[in-house]
Amino acid sequence: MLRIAVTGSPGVGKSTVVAKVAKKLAGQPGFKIGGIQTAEIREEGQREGFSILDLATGKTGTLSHIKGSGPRLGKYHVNPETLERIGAGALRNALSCDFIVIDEIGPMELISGSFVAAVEEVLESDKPVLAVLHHSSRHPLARKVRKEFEVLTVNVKNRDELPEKIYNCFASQPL
Ligand SMILES: Nc1ncnc2c1ncn2[C@@H]1O[C@H](COP(=O)(O)OP(=O)(O)OP(=O)(O)O)[C@@H](O)[C@H]1O
Repeated sequence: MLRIAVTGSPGVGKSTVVAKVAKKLAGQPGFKIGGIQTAEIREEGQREGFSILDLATGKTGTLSHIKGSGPRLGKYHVNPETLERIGAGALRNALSCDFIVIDEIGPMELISGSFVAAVEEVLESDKPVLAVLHHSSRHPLARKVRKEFEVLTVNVKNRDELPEKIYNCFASQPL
């Protein structure tokens, strides 16, 4: 089963690549996409945190924010309750979908044991997966993904052509 992870420098466009592939795959009638997508929360042009979206249900929540109370990672407070309810919940539901997106597997998400367990379940499934992999995470799960997935590095030169390339890889497989 095809598993692709995109990695690269912060802000280079990893989430955008994955979102473009997911959008194109979602355009196929009857094709169910599950998993999570993250997006920046911006206030007056400044990044204040990240939101998390369950791709199958449309449920969304605040994954992290500069004004939070959860465990701190850099300048953001991570919200473990949202990670568990929306993040891990979306991945468990995604096991009944045709295609699974995990944006992202990185230090913020791996704070939650239940999110880690949900990613492990996805890895053990027979579903095609497209993930964003944090460039330097040393977490055992990140190492596993680095070893088992085809890992593509996004840069400013290839970020416009990668979505089509990745889409074609998945489209040429029996999904
Ligand atoms: N192909 C592109 N052309 C122009 N701008 C882009 C492109 N891809 C992404 N961007 C812009 O770059 C910014 C970062 O994009 P994105 O969130 O996809 O990056 P990322 O690598 O996932 O970031 P992070 O490391 O913070 O998770 C966004 O403002 C986005 O609009």
